[in-house]
Amino acid sequence: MKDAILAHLRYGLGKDASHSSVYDWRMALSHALRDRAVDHWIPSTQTTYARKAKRVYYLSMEFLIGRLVEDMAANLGATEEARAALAELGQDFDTLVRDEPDAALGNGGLGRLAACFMDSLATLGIPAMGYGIRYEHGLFEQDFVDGQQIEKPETWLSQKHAWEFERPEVQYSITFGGHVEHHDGRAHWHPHETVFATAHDTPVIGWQGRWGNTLRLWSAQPVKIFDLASFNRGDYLAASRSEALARTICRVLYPDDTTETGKELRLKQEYFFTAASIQDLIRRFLVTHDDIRRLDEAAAIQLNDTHPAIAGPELVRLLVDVHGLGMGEAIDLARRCLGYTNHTLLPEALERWPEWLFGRVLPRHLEIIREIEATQQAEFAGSPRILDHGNVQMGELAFIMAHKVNGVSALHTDLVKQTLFSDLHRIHPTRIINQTNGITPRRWLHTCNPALSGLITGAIGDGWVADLEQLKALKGKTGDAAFLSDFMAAKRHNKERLSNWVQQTLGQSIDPDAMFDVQIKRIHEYKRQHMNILETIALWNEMKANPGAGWQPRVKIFGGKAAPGYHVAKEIIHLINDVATVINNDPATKDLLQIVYPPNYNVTMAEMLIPAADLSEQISTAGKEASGTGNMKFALNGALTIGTLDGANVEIREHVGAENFFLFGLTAQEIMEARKQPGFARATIEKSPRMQRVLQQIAEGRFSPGDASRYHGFVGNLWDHDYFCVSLDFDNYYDTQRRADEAFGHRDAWAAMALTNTAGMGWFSSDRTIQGYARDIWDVGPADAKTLE
Ligand SMILES: CCc1ccc([C@H](C)CC(=O)N[C@@H]2O[C@H](CO)[C@@H](O)[C@H](O)[C@H]2O)cc1
Repeated sequence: MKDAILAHLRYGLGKDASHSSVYDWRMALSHALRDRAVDHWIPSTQTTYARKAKRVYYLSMEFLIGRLVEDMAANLGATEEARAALAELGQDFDTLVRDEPDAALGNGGLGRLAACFMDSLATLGIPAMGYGIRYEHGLFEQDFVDGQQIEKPETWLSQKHAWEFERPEVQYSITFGGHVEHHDGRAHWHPHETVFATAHDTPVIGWQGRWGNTLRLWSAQPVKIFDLASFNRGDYLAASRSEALARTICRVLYPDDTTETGKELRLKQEYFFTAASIQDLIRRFLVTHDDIRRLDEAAAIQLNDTHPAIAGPELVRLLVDVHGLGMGEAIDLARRCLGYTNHTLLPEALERWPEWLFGRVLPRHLEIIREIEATQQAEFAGSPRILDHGNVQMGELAFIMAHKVNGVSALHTDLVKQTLFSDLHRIHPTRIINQTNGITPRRWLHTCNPALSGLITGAIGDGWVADLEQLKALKGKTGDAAFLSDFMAAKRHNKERLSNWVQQTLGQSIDPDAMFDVQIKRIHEYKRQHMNILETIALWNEMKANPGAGWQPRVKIFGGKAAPGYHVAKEIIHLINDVATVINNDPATKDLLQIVYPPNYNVTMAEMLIPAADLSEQISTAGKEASGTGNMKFALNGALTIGTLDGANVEIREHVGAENFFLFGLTAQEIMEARKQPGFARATIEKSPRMQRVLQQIAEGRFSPGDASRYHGFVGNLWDHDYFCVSLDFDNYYDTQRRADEAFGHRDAWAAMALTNTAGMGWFSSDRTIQGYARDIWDVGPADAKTLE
C-alpha cells in the first residue's frame, strides 16, 4: 500500500512526498485503493459476460453517495493497512478522509436508497449497473444568515473526482424536439437538437471485495464543440453556445424532493440519462445475444420513481423504429424488462407533464404513449389513462409499462393500493408488491460507528456485516451489565466526538450527559419539524415554570435543507434558529435545554450525528412518509425512536418490540377521518392550553424581537388549516417526550432497550431488501455462486 501511494503521488500527481498537499495525499491514497478495486471489478465484468448473466439496471436521477475513501477501504478490507502505511509516511488517514468532498448527487431518501442498493448489489454478487447523471453541481450548499437558509452552488468537481474513469468511447447521440414523419411503414424522427452523452464509470465494490459493479454517470457534450466562424466574427458567446447549451443539461441537480418542477430542462435531464442508459444496455445485450426479443432474459430495468419513466416509451421506440418489432410485441417485451418503485404519495410530487411541452421535447415518444394508451384501453376498458386533462401522467405510464410496481414499506404499499393506484390495482391485482426499504450496514454501522461495531464484532464475530440478522445474538446480552455498560460507553464516545465537533464548528457547548434528541432529514411540513420546535418551546416553558422539577437535560439537534422554493419550510428553519437564539442563551435553562442546528446537513454529517443519538425523531403525519430510512439508521446505532405509525416505523416497532419504541399519534386512518372535520385544528388547539400558549408566544414575536409579525402567517396557518395535523398529535407527542425523559433517567433499562433496538434491526439491511427485489421482480442471482461463500 505504501509503495502504491508513493507511486501515485509521483507518477499520478507528479509530486514527491515532501511537497505534497493533503489533496495530493488523498488522491494518491484514493488511486491506490482504486487499483485494488479494479482488480475485483474487471474479473466481475468478465465473469458476467462469460456467463451471459442477467444484469440489473438501476435507473435513478439521484445517487446520494457521500464520501468514498473510508467506504472503499472498508469494503476492500484495507483500512488498517492504509492507516498504517500513511502513518509510516507521516500522514493521517482521518485527515485525508475529511478532505474528500461529499458526492451529493441527490436530495434525500430516494437518492441515498439508490446508493445503499448499489453497495448491497455488489456485496450480494448480483451483476448490476447504476445509471444516473454526473451533475456538475450536486445538492446546493446550505448556510444560515440571520437564521435563514441561503443556498450556494455545490462544487464537488472543482477538484478531480478521484474514483471515476471517463469512458470517451462510450458515447451516444441524444436527440430532442423536431418532428416525426411517417413513411414506408415506419416513423422517422427528425430532431431539432442533438447532444452527446458520455459515460463516467465508478467501481462499486462489495464487502470483502466479493464482487465489483459499475455506477455509470452520464455527462453531456455538444456535437459541435466550438463554432470557429462565430469566433472569427468576434461573436464569442455564439461560438460556445452549443457547448453551453449541452453543458446546461447536466449542470445541476434539481433541489426539489417533493414538488415536481414542470421545468423543460428537468424533462430533458430525465430523457437524456434514460435514453443513454437504454441505448447502452441494448448495445451490451447485442454483444452476447442476437435476438432482441430475449432482452428480458438478460436485463432487469428498475425505475427509481417516475423520474426515468420515459424508459418505457424509449425502449418501445428503439424496438419498433430501430429493431423492427411490432408495437404490441415491443410493449410486452418492454414491460417484461421494467419494474417501477413508488416513493411518495404526495400529490405535488407526482410528475405530470403538460402534453404540449412533452410533445415539443419528445414528439415521437408522445406518439408511442398514445399507442400504449390505446393498447391498455383495448385490453382493459376504462383503465385509468396516461394522457389526462392535457397532461402526461408519469405515474400511470410507469405503472402500465412495468410488470411489477412496488411501494417501500408495508403501510405505504397498502396506501398505494388503496389510494394512488386503486383503479389500476383493481385491473392488475398482482402487480403491486411491497419491498420495505433497507440501509447498508457497511456505511451505517461498520464504518460510521467503529466504537459500537468493534464491540459487536468482539461479542459475535464480524459475520453481521454481510448478514445483519446475526445481530439477533445480541438479544442475549440485554441482561449482561458489563456488555450494557460497554454498549453505552460506545454511545458516550460518539456523543463526546459530536460535542467536540459542535464546540469547534459552532462554538456551542453541549453536555454529553444530556439526552441527544435528533431530527435530521429534509425540511418538510409532513415531516413536522415545526411540531418538534413547538414541543421544545413548551418544554422550555415548563422548565422555567418549575426549575427545580429534576428535568432531564436535553440537546435538541436538527439538520436538514429546504427546497429553495419551499417558503413554509424555510420559515420553519428560521423559526428553529430564532427559538434556539432565545433558549440557548436563557441563563435559567441553558444547562437543561440546548438547540443545535448545524448548516449543510449531508451524508457525512449524518455519519457523525446518528451514532451519537439517544432519541430518533420520526414524527411525520401518519400516511405521509413512504418509508423513511434514517429511522433504520438510528435504531441500528442504538437510539430509541419517538414516532408515529407511519412508513417503516410500523415495521421497526414490530421488529424491536413495542415496549422499546415511544409511539404516539393518530394512525393514517384516524388522520384521514379527523381531517374531514371542518375546523378540527382550531377546536383541538382551543382544548390545549399548552399549545395555545406556545402559538401565542410565537405570534407575539417572543422569538423574533423587533419583528413581532414574522410568524403571524405560520401561526394562522396552524389555527386555520394545519393540513399535517400538528394540533391533533401535539399533546400526545409532548406527553410521550416526557415518558422518554423518564425512561432515560433509568440508564440500565434504557441501555437494554437501546441494545434491543440494535439487535432487532437485522431485517432492515438493504441486503435483505435487494434479495426481495431479486426474487420478486428481477429474477436474478449472483453471477458466480462462489461469490457468497
Ligand atoms: C419531482 C421532484 C421529486 C424528487 C424526488 C422525489 C422523491 C421521491 C422524494 C423522496 O426522496 N422520497 C423518499 O424516498 C425514500 C426512499 O424510498 C423514503 O424512505 C421516504 O419516505 C420518501 O419520502 C419526489 C419528487
